Amino acid sequence: RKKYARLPPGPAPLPLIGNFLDFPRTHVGREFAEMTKKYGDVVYLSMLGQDTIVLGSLEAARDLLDKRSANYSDRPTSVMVQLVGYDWFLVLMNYGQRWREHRRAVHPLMTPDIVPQYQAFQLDAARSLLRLVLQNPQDLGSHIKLYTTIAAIMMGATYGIEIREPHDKYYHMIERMGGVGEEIMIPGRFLVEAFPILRYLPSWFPGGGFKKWAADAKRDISSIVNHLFEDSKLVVRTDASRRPMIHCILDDSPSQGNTELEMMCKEVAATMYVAGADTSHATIGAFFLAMALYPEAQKKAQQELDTVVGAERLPDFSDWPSLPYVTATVKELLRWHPASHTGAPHRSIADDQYNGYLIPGGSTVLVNIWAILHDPEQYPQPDDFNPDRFLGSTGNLDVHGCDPADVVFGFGRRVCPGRHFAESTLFILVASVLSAFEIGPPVDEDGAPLPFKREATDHLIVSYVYLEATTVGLATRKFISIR
Ligand code: HEM
Repeated sequence: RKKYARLPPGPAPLPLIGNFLDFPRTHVGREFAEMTKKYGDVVYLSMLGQDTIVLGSLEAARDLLDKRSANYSDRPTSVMVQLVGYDWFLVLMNYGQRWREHRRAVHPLMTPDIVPQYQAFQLDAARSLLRLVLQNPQDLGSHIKLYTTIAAIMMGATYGIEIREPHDKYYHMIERMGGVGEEIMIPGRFLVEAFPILRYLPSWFPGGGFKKWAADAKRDISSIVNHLFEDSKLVVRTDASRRPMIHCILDDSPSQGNTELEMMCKEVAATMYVAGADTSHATIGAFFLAMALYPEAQKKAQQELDTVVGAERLPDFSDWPSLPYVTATVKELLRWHPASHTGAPHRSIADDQYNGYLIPGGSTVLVNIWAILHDPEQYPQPDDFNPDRFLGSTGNLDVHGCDPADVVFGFGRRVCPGRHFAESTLFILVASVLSAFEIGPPVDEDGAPLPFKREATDHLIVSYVYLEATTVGLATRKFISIR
C-alpha cells in the first residue's frame, strides 16, 4: 500500500473495474488532455487492474520514452494478437531478440537514401487517384478510393504487386488483414484481454465465440501473408526503378533460399504493408476535409504549384525542394490530424520513479500525441489548419524547432521507421491533387453549399476524419492528360 501511495494522480477508481469508465469514448486526445489539465503531465488510470500511465506533455514523453528507452520500449501483451496469429506484426511485438531482428531487417529499407527508390510506386498511385477522381468526382469522399490509393502504394512498394481496382483479389485480402488488425485493437472489444483466463473457454461455450472468430481470422491471415509473399516472388523484375522492399531483403541477403530468412521476409513485408496503410490513409482522408474547410490554405498551395510546376504538367518528386508551402501543408496535416492520438502503447519493464511518482513495472504507457500537437504555446490557435506556421520570413520551410513529424511518429526505440516514406507519400498525393483539382465545400445539385458532414473515429487507435462521401466538390484546374 505504501508503494502504491506514490502513484501519479488520476481520477478516482471504482471497485474492480478501476477507471474503465474514465477511458475516452469519443475523442481520445481531447479527453485525455482534459485529464492532464486536472491532474498534471503524468496521469494514472487502473484499467480493469492494468496500471496505465498517460503522458500529456512532450517533456514527459522525451524524459521517459526517449531518455529511459531501455525501460519503456516494450509493448503490452495481447491475448488476441496471439490468438489471431498477428504475432509477426512488429508494431505489437514485445521488446526482445525477435523485435531486434525484425527492426534490423526494416532499417535498411527505410533510410532517407533508400526511400526515393519507391517513388515510382507513389507517383503511379497519385496519378491513378487523379484519374479516379476525374472519372467520378462525386465519389471522391468514398473511403474506398483513398484506401485503394494508399493500398496501391503500399502493395507496390512492399511486394511489387499492382492493385488495379478496388475490387481485385488483393484488395479483398488486405481489407481482411486490416479489418482483423483494427478489430483486435479496439480498447475493450474483447473481454479476454482483461481476463486472460477466458482464453481457455471452449469456442462452443457461451461467451467463447471470440475463439471461433480468432481461429477463422488466424487461418485467413496466415494464408494471405503466404499468398502475397509467393505472388511477390513471381513479379517480373524488368524495371530497376521499381524495386519493392521484399526484393531488397531477399536479394541483399547472403543466405538466399534459407527458410528462416524467407519467414522473416514474409513477416517484415506484411508488417510494412499493415503499419503503413491505415496511418497514411487516415492522414490523406483528413487532407480533403482540411482543404474544404480552409480554402485560403488551399489557394496558397495552388498558387505555389502554378508558379513552380506550371500548367503544362503535373508535379513530381523533383519539384519537392521548390514547394515549401506544399511541404508545410503536409507538416500541418500531420499536426492537425495525427493519425493516432496516442500512437502505439509502450510498456514499462521495471518500476521507475518520475517527478516523485512511481511508474510501476508492467504499466501500459500512452503518450497524448494529439495534445502535444495541439499545445497552444507551440502552435497558436491549434485547431486551425494553418501551414503558414511552418514558414520562415522569406517563405522558406521553417518548423521553428517544432516539427510535428518529431512527435506524430512516436518515441524512443519504437519510433516509426516509415516516417520518410510516409512524408513522401503524403507530399506527392497532396501536390498532385491540389495541382489538378479544387476541393470545395459540399454542394447540392444546383451548386448551393451544403452544411459539412464530418465523420470521425477519434476514439479508435487509428483515427479517421472524413467529409461524408459524395460531399466534396471538385473542379478540374488542369486540362492535361493524366497518364
Ligand atoms: C502518416 C503515416 C504514419 C504515422 C502517423 C505513423 C505513426 C507511427 C507511430 C505513432 C508508431 C508507434 C511509435 C511508438 O511506439 O512510439 C509507428 C510505428 C511503426 N510504423 Fe508508422 N506511421 C506512419 C506510416 C508508416 C509507414 C508508411 C510505415 C512503413 C512503410 C510504418 C511502419 C511502422 C512500423 C514498422 C512501426 C513499428 C515500430 C516498432 O514497434 O518498433 N509507418 N508508426
